[in-house]
Amino acid sequence: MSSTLPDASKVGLPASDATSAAELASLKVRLRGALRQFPDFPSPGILFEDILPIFADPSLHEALIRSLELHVIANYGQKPDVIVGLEARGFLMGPSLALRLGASFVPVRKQGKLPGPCETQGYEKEYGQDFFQMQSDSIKPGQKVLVIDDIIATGGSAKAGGELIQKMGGELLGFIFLLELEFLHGRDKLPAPVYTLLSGQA
Ligand SMILES: O=P(O)(O)OC[C@H]1O[C@H](OP(=O)(O)OP(=O)(O)O)[C@H](O)[C@@H]1O
Ligand SMILES: Nc1ncnc2[nH]cnc12
Ligand SMILES: [Mg+2]
Repeated sequence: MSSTLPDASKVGLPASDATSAAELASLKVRLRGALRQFPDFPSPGILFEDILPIFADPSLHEALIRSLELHVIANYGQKPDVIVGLEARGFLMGPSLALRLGASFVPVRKQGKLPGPCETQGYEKEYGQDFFQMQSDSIKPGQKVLVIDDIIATGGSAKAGGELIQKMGGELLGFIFLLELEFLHGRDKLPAPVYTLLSGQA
């Protein structure tokens, strides 16, 4: 079902792995510097990581999408058929990454937003509970899927997204995040390899 990734020379990719690693390291430093922290939001005891400054600056936005693209090209060896983004902040990154990779984009939405037959999964996250849905025909059996979101905290949201994909017969290639809150061990809940560009809370 999957094809190979685009030829590096045709999509402006670096000439060598060494170049990619150096480029990725410098992009990560720029992205880390842009994050802002807000204590006690949205509830007491939560240190909220604000990723929005990245999207306010076109060069940081480009650095983010480029970093994710480099990761996928270097690590999966085959093109994902589908990038699945989790509502809402996963929608900031998923469609651009899908376009770069020549993959489909499919949303996971919060309950009640999607028309037609849907699959539903409840979940708990760092500061609440919710339900996720996907349209029942949005993933074809055997499609290779990468899940993307901004942050993995407890891993509850991403786990629920993965469960919806598996219910439809999709094959999970992995999960990709901008930031991991490592102390919550969310990655231990996930059934496929997890990649995060940045980790820890400053
Ligand atoms: O690993 P977890 O504990 O599940 O938490 C991570 C999730 O929490 C946030 O989403 P949230 O639904 O709070 O807000 P959003 O709609 O702005 O993405 C964040 O964007 C992740 O999706
Ligand atoms: N600490 C946090 N900051 C921003 N988004 C989050 N989602 C879950 N935990 C979060
Ligand atoms: Mg979210």
